[in-house]
Amino acid sequence: MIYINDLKMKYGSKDVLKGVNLTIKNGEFVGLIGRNGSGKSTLVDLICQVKKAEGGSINYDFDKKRMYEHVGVQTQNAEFDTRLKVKDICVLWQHIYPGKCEGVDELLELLDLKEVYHQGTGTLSGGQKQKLNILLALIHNPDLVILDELTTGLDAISRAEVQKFLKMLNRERKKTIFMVSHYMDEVETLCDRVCALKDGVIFANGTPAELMERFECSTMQQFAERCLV
Ligand SMILES: Nc1ncnc2c1ncn2[C@@H]1O[C@H](COP(=O)(O)OP(=O)(O)OP(=O)(O)O)[C@@H](O)[C@H]1O
Repeated sequence: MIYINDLKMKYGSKDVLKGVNLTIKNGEFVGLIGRNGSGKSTLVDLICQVKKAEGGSINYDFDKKRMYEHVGVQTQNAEFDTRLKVKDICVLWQHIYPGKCEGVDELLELLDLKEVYHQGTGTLSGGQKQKLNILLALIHNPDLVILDELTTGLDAISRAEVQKFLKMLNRERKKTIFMVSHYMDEVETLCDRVCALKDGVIFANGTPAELMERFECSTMQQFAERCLV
């Protein structure tokens, strides 16, 4: 679905991505891990064409001019206009993607947002804002969902609920998911494949079981502690 070849990006003189190669196949659940500042969000921004790469290429299985019909993105710390209610934002999105948002009631239910539907976004808790971000990434029924640290800020129960929901989206509804995460337990249980970003390149790429075996670790947490430093 997405083919990234030798992607390079720098900010000023700082090389952040030095030649990233990565393929996301249709129907896969791919995790991206790496230390703070390793370039994960930069890679997401490049995939979503929010930023322009210095070199390399990204090819898509769909028309990239219609990117946002195919891709749903949840970004870190997205802010909402506090004059708007949750309902207003949902209605706005329904106007942007006419005929594609039939599942909004189900999403509100699944993400436990029904009770705040008539509340202003300024009154939402951090976790509720995060859930609204997730809802907006999914509202137009995209083929590919990109999630940048989606469970950060969620309580333990909400985290488990959202993880279960994502698993269902991938396994039953066949959505392709690309997820940035710092939670190794999450990556280990959810992802078909994990890509580890370090020093500007994907230095390891495989199923959690393959990575743990190759690097002689018993958990992905151990893998992160040993290999991401
Ligand atoms: N607009 C920018 N201008 C200058 N430097 C930037 C800019 N955006 C990011 N950086 C730098 O690029 C590096 C990678 O940032 P990025 O946000 O992609 O990392 P990350 O892996 O997503 O980090 P985290 O896990 O903390 O969210 C960091 O050193 C950051 O300071």
